Amino acid sequence: MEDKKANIIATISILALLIVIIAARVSLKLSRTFFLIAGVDISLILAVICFLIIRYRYNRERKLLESRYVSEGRELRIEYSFLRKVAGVPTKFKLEDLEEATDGFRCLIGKGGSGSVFKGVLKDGSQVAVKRIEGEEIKGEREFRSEVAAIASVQHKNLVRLFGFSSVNRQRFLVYEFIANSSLDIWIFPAKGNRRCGGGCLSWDQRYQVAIDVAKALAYLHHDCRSKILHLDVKPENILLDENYRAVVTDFGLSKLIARDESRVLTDIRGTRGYLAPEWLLEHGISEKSDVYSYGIVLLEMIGGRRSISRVEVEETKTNTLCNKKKKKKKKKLEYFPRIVNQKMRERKVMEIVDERMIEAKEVDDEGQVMKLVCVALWCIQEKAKNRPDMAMVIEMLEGRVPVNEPPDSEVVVVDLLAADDDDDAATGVRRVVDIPRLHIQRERNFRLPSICSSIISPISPR
Ligand SMILES: Nc1ncnc2c1ncn2[C@@H]1O[C@H](COP(=O)(O)OP(=O)(O)OP(=O)(O)O)[C@@H](O)[C@H]1O
Repeated sequence: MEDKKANIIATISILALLIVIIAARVSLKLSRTFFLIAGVDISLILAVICFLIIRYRYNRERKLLESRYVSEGRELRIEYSFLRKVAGVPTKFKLEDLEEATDGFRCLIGKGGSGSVFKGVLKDGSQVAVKRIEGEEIKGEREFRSEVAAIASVQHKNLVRLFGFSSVNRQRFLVYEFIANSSLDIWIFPAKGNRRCGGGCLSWDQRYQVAIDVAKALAYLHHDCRSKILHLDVKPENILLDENYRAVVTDFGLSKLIARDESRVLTDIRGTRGYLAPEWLLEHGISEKSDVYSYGIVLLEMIGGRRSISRVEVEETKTNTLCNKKKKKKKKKLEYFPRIVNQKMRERKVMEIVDERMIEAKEVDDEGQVMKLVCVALWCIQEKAKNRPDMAMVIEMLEGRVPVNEPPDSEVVVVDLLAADDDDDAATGVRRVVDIPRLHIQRERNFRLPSICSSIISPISPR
């Protein structure tokens, strides 16, 4: 359009100059003034023609370039969306897209230590869970990066898919596939005492299948990726259940990538209380076996339908020595479920530790299978990392290809990071512990640890 206007103006100005020359020729005859006007006019005409030629060439090249960029961009976009579909490469979303998808972050589906999760629908109709990273700037950024880095490179049916991310003006979002049945905690722990409810009671077979699914996801992260990926926050809240109650492991915010040939890595204490392996405090460095430990705790919680650490009310009878009167007093006590499981297993009474709801529904009839799961769990929480099986071995045991021996009695040590915490909420064991420097254990997010010694209890091995 602008080109056309310029051409019309140039043509009009050339015509005007020609009219001026002709008018000058008629009125001035062939005087010197005529030649002066004619000379100026002709040079102006030549200048306009040159300008038009240059402009024409410039426009032609620009159009060529533009069309090349457009087609290259289109090709790139096609390639990118193809890659996303085939290889799961995460897309960078615009904030407006996410606002539109979540209807202005209206439908909150969960809230964790690192942010809030909202339900949304993308333009192509796929349902998503959008996690808005909140909290401290540096920590949030680090969790965001480690999550994108870890999950971008993985593809497994039991690991959540990251569709994309967004990072605008210090606001960070992660966009996951939406998993229909929320997280495992609401399906294994009774609603009472559990802040979130709305699930139900998972059957024994479903729990056993979840155990295998999670083992497969972790085995893939530990053994089949280019670098080893340590999840470091395995817990029921990070295991989602799809529409068929199959498990999908999520939340890579605390994960760590380590080289294949590295057996251990030194890092700040991170994870969730109640699921932390002893080596976080006792040994030099952690490994994939730290995930195995947390997995073992989750197995026990699935079997028992209760948290590994819980606060129970006990009645204490005190005798007044002066008047010999007995007085009853209620007291809250921390109960460590793995210790109870170990004891019941030795007494061959494993059915006593199974979630009562499943027993009432007469869902568990195979005591041998319960015993197998209990033994695998106790192997996974062995004090020494080297005594724990790796996740590949756990799959073999659960799927019955390798016999499961009884775990040794004396080597189960429990690091109970809650022992020194008298906060009621702590008994749920779901608070996250992040970034406690190894040598300066101190108060952090209500996490109290007066000394390393007081935080370690060994309920099974001799104290
Ligand atoms: N992809 C998803 N699909 C459906 N629901 C999800 C999805 N991701 C998370 N949620 C829900 O949001 C909740 C919070 O998730 P999030 O990962 O932020 O926190 P968390 O694991 O509970 O805590 P933390 O971040 O402290 O480990 C989950 O427990 C789950 O119910």
